[in-house]
Amino acid sequence: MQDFTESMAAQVVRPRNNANYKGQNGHIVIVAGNERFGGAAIMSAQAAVYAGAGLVTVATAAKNHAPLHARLPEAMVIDWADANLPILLRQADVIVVGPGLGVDAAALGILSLVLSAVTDSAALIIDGSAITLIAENHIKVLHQQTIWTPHPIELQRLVQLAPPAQTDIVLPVVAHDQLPGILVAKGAPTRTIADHAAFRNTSGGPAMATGGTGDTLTGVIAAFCGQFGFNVHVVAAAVWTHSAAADLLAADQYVAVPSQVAAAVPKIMRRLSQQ
Ligand SMILES: NC(=O)C1=CN([C@@H]2O[C@H](COP(=O)(O)OP(=O)(O)OC[C@H]3O[C@@H](n4cnc5c(N)ncnc54)[C@H](OP(=O)(O)O)[C@@H]3O)[C@@H](O)[C@H]2O)[C@@H](O)CC1
Ligand SMILES: Nc1ncnc2c1ncn2[C@@H]1O[C@H](COP(=O)(O)OP(=O)(O)O)[C@@H](O)[C@H]1O
Ligand SMILES: [Mg+2]
Repeated sequence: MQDFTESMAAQVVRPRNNANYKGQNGHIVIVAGNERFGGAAIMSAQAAVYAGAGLVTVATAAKNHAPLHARLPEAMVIDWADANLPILLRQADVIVVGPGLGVDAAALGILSLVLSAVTDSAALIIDGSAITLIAENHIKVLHQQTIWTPHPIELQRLVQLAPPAQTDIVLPVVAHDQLPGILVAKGAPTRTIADHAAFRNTSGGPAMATGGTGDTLTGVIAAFCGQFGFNVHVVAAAVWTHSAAADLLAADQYVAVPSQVAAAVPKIMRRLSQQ
C-alpha cells in the first residue's frame, strides 16, 4: 500500500478556469439526517459546499429544514418523503446516503429508494447508517461508481472482518471480492482502496476523534467527485484534504471541531491548487 501525500493531492486539486461555473462543479444530493441526527446532514452539506460543490441539495426529515437553512443558506432542501425525490436523485451527479439516516423501517425505505433511483453515471457515497442497513438486511449493491466510507465497526458489519483483521494485505482482497467501487476504510490512518490501487493517508490525527468528523468527510468526497470525477486518486485526495484541514486546526487547537474542519477545507484546497 502506497502513502498518499500532499503532492499527490495537489495533482487533483488544480486551479479553476476563469470561465468555470456552478454547473461544472457537480450537483450533489445528500440523503441524510433523521429527526435525531439532523446535525449529520448539516455537517455533510457544509463540507460539500466548502469543498467546492456546484449545487447541494439535502433530502432530510422535515424538522431539519429550518436549522439547515439557518446554518447553511447555500444548500437547497427537500423533504425526504417528497414524491419528487426520485426525480432529483436521477438528476444528481453525486449522491451521499447515510449520515444520520437511522436504521428504522423508514430509513430502510429511503435507502431502497436511493438505490433504485441512482443512475449509472452518478457517484454514490454510502456512509454511516446506510452501511449498517445494507449489512443488516443483506442488501446487494451493484452500482459500480460506489464509494463506501465505513469506520472499523461498520466495515466489520459489512464484510464480517473484525478490526484487527482489517490489514493492508486483507482489505484490498475483501474489497475486490465483496464491494463494488472504492472503499474508504476510515481509521488512523484511513486507507482508500480500489481494484488497482490502494493508498494510506498521511494527514490527520486524534484531534479528529469527535462525532461528526466522518459526516463532514462524506461532503468533501462528494464535492471532489463533483468537480474532479470519480476515481481512486480523487477520493484519496478528498480524504487527505479533509484530514489536512483538521491538522491545520490541530496546530493550535486540542480538538478539530467538525464544522470548523469543513470551514478550513477551502484554505487547504487553495494551498493545493497553488502547487
Ligand atoms: N450530530 C449528529 O447528528 C451525528 C450523527 N451521527 C450518525 O449516527 C449514526 C450512527 O453512527 P455511529 O458511528 O455513532 O454508531 P454505530 O454505527 O453504531 O457505530 C458505533 C460502534 O462503532 C464503534 N467504533 C466507531 N469508530 C470506531 C473506531 N475508529 N475503532 C473502533 N471502534 C469504533 C463504537 O465503539 P465504542 O465507541 O463502543 O468503543 C461502537 O461500537 C450514523 O448515521 C452517523 O452518521 C454520528 O456521526 C455522530 C454525530
Ligand atoms: N485518531 C485518529 N487519527 C486519524 N483520523 C481519525 C482519528 N480519529 C478519528 N479520525 C477520523 O475521523 C473520522 C471518524 O468517522 P466516523 O466514525 O464515521 O465519525 P462520525 O460518524 O461520528 O461522523 C474518520 O475520517 C477517521 O479517519
Ligand atoms: Mg460515521
